[in-house]
Amino acid sequence: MTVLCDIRQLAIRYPHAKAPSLDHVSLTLQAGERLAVIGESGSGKSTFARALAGLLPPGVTVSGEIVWPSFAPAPLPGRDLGFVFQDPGASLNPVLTIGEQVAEGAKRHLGLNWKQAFVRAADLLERVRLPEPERLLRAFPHQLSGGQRQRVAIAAAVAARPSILVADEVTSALDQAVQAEIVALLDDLVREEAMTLVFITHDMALASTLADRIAVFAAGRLQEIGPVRQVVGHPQSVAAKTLLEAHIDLETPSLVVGGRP
Ligand SMILES: Nc1ncnc2c1ncn2[C@@H]1O[C@H](COP(=O)(O)OP(=O)(O)OP(=O)(O)O)[C@@H](O)[C@H]1O
Repeated sequence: MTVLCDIRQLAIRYPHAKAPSLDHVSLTLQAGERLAVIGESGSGKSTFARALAGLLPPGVTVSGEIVWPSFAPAPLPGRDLGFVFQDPGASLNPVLTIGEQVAEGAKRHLGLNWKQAFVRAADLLERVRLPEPERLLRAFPHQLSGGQRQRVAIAAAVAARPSILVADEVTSALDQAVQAEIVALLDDLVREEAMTLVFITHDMALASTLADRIAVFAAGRLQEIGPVRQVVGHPQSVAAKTLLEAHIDLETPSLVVGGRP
């Protein structure tokens, strides 16, 4: 396995915050893996994702290191690393057409002209299983449903063929049926494009569906990290046990093939 990213003792504190939002987190991300980052609200998952993507707001205090052996000094957001946020309404620009927003990354980073970038955008809209891609190129975000907007956001995030995709709670704002479709779509896209996926969620079932490994955060600290079967079957930390218990009731199907942990 090739190390994609080595995070060493990463600590992050927002301005005026009493406590750090990330507290000496160390972990290694392997090229091609799917890592789910899971934790309760406020545990530092989004802060971790933004730090990884180089998208922290100004004024934060950062210590420790994020080392990217194949990138100098770090992957360029939009080109090497795609980012999908929880709320597609916030990540899409309301006054630009869907076509312009998906084509933008391809034009900027793949050296295409607008016409070529729009051809790629139509192709991507089809890949994310949106109907009538040619017509959609001329539509605006408000004309789409939440699930469709999230598909557009995913298409835009992968337009420049990034090798890393960071997906931060991308299904939280969607109803359950649409959640499952978006997870299936991410699963296919990541496989087809051989991307490394960092998937942020508070949902153990989603994490275990999509990931190879799970990292469990609580209060800004990494509580445990390991293969899905290990974390789901033999959780070591209180945080992992609590997240698992939230799923174990009569209605909940088993998280892994082979029965309940
Ligand atoms: N821009 C910010 N300024 C100040 N504090 C922040 C900022 N963003 C996050 N925090 C704080 O950092 C801590 C971790 O937040 P973060 O959003 O990383 O957690 P999370 O696990 O992603 O939570 P959620 O699941 O609710 O999105 C929280 O206490 C939060 O209030």
